[in-house]
Amino acid sequence: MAFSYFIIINKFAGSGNAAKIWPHIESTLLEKNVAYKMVTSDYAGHVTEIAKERANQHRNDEIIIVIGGDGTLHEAINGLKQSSFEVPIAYIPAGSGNDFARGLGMSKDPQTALSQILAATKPKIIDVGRYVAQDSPTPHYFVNNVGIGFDAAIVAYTNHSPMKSKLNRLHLGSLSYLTSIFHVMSNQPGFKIDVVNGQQVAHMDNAFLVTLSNHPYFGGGVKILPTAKIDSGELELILIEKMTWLQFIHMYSLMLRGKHYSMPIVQHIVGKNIQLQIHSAEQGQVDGEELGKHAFNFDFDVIKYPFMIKL
Ligand SMILES: Nc1ncnc2c1ncn2[C@@H]1O[C@H](COP(=O)(O)OP(=O)(O)OP(=O)(O)O)[C@@H](O)[C@H]1O
Repeated sequence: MAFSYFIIINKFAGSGNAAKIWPHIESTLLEKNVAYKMVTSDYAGHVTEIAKERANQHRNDEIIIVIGGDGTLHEAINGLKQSSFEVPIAYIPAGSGNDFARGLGMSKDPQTALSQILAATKPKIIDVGRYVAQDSPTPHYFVNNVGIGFDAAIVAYTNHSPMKSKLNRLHLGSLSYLTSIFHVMSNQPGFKIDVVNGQQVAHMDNAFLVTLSNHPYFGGGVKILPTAKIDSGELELILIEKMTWLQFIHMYSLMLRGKHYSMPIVQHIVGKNIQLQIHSAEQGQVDGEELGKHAFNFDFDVIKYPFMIKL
């Protein structure tokens, strides 16, 4: 079956990487005589609007391809879920972290990713995380993770640091993350969290990192939840207590071998429906986008979504 492709590009993703790869993608599409239409996003939030509007047109045999980073894919999924039809999505990674591509096991090389998309004749059904805040009935969706505490504070600190754009211009983006890790490790206190997972109840008095994920990776390739699978129908949650630097280094070295669940400061929870309650004001992030600093009372579960890829 010949599909046509509607391509949404966030040219700013990956510090301009998405814009750089497009001419190469375009020449492959022209060479292979593939039917496509391309649009670029003009502002943050635009990808959600474009994806929703296009899906609502309900064109037969059309696939929506997103070119950008995890944040761009996040926006597109949320737009598609707001539409009245389930249009299959595909993705060419061009961001800086690209954790979704890692988690799915697809190529991070744009041309190979394009070949994997064009070779797909039917969608792979993957999990997408869903959450509802108790004070608002609107569901939100995530492809990677939701984090409260450490990872979210790093996202917020990095985004608001005046150093970020200077370092990005010098292609030293990783340095701004390192600076943020030092800042957050030194300044963020622990907080109380309650978790309900079906019949299981968990609690931590001095939580520092709370990450609920759809697959193993966060932070640009860190295997925080090595047991998580993108099509398991379940989410995995890791809670880590406030750590000393020594514990942090020890945990990181265990994490490299996938052995950190065994540490007494770590709790690992797997479930289909997970509720998180944090009463103090903490930073939150979803797929690397800021959720702000506030209390959290979120219910999580998983939905299935068609994703065009031949692995
Ligand atoms: N035209 C635009 N102008 C400004 N921001 C945009 C535009 N289009 C999309 N965005 C925003 O850009 C943000 C960053 O994009 P994205 O996360 O995809 O790239 P990245 O941060 O480089 O990649 P990754 O998350 O994989 O590290 C997204 O939050 C999205 O809302």
